[in-house]
Amino acid sequence: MADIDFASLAQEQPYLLAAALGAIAILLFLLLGRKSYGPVPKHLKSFDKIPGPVGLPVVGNLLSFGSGKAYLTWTEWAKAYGKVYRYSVFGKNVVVVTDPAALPTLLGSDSFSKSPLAVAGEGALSKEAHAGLVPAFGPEEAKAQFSVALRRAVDLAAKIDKDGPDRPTDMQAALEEAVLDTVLTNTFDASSEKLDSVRKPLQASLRTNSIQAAGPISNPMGALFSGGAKASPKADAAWVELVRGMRRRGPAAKSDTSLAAALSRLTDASGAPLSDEALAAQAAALTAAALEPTAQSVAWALFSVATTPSLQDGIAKELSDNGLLAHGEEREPRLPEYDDLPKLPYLTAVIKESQRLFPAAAIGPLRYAAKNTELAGYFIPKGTHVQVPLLALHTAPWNWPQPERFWPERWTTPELRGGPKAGTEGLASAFLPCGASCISSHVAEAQVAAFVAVLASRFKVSLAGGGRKAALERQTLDSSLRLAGGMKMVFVPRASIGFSSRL
Ligand code: HEM
Repeated sequence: MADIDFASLAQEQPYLLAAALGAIAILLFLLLGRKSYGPVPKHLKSFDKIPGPVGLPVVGNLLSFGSGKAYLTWTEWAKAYGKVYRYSVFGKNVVVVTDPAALPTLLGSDSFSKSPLAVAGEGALSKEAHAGLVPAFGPEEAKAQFSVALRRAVDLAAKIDKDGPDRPTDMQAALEEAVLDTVLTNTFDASSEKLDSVRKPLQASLRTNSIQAAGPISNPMGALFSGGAKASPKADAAWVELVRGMRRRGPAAKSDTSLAAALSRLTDASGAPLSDEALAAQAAALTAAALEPTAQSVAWALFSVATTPSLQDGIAKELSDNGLLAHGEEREPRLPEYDDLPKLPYLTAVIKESQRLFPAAAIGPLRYAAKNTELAGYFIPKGTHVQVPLLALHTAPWNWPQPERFWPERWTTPELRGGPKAGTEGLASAFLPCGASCISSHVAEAQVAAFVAVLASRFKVSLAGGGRKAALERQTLDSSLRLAGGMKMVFVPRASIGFSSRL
């Protein structure tokens, strides 16, 4: 066989050489890239038997993901391939589960750990921090955190009121700022002045980093071209400054059950207190986990209300029946208390339906098989990612009657039989609002309700610049589900007179 002179080939026919090397790489991938997992236990179906879309060599199903529309692809595939299916991108296998019966194993067994892809840009909450912070999310603390959210909601309402109905507000951005303030106030007990000085760098780095972290799953094509997470010395310094501010106030009393106290008591795995920097990293991880899901849940609930008059009227009636609606000359309606929430079933149902059809954290739980294991009767090899995309879970016909219908009464009127289908044991609705491994499900529910109730009690809301259909064409998923270009809304005060900003 004649010798091949690669040097002169590269000079004379660079494209031919590149094509030949590419072909060899594909051949090697096909020959060697098929992993052997050893014998599959007899009671299990093999991994290859999991149905799913056929992919191309090397890139797998990459080309099926439109930019920012992965949530639609996951949902369509669930309808085509069923409760458990798989896809792959560049050899990374992802199993998608919308079978509620599989969730306890996936979310509760040691065989599945948190996927390295799911770790938010600000880093993950350590096991010790997760355990140490749980007591600060009990019912008493939920009440305290609800009233912080209420204060921020009133501030936001005052700002919207001041801007007037002629200046539409981008609620995605406005709520992210208001929720960041809520989380930071709860976490650090920080003053408004302190928040003013740190908000900007924190907001910028939280957003950039969460998009980067979510990219490989939510936008596989975009992730190919992104430059990776960027360090933000300004944000790092701001987190440390907040921690030092908190520490300057001295150690928390033993009886203090607040989130700030729980945070200040965190230790590492050996029981040693955390350095300022390590504590700052945990606070950043907590804030990253809380911020976008909460803010965008409120935004989508307002979107539903703004685009469906009957929902708005139903909520207004319920608020009015409970003395919570601004009208006529009344300057400030009574603010809801934590104990009012059970008296607002329709508002709660609208929020739930909105979270079902517009799940802010649409990527959903993402896990990783830490060893060869099993799920839903299939053998799952070590290294497989397993995902529960929430729109697919929430619109699967095996989980919900009339899944595509926005139907608040499915929650308020059991006789209609609109709730999760029998046999799903509540798991189909486990992520309304946020699932058992979200540290904050009570608090999250209460905070979202606080913002929606305060804004709906004071304003009639509508969408600015085009209708619902046009807006939904801009729907996109990066680190959360949102509208590209913003979610601008017009707020017309229900009462003719304004109201004071602070409680
Ligand atoms: C409506 C608002 C919220 C939604 C929709 C939401 C949603 C979620 C989801 C889907 C997960 C992943 C669950 C899993 O992997 O099993 C999660 C985890 C988590 N959430 Fe939430 N969440 C919300 C509010 C909050 C708030 C207010 C906080 C804290 C103040 C918070 C803290 C966390 C933490 C710490 C985790 C675990 C992250 C980790 O272990 O790294 N969330 N949330």
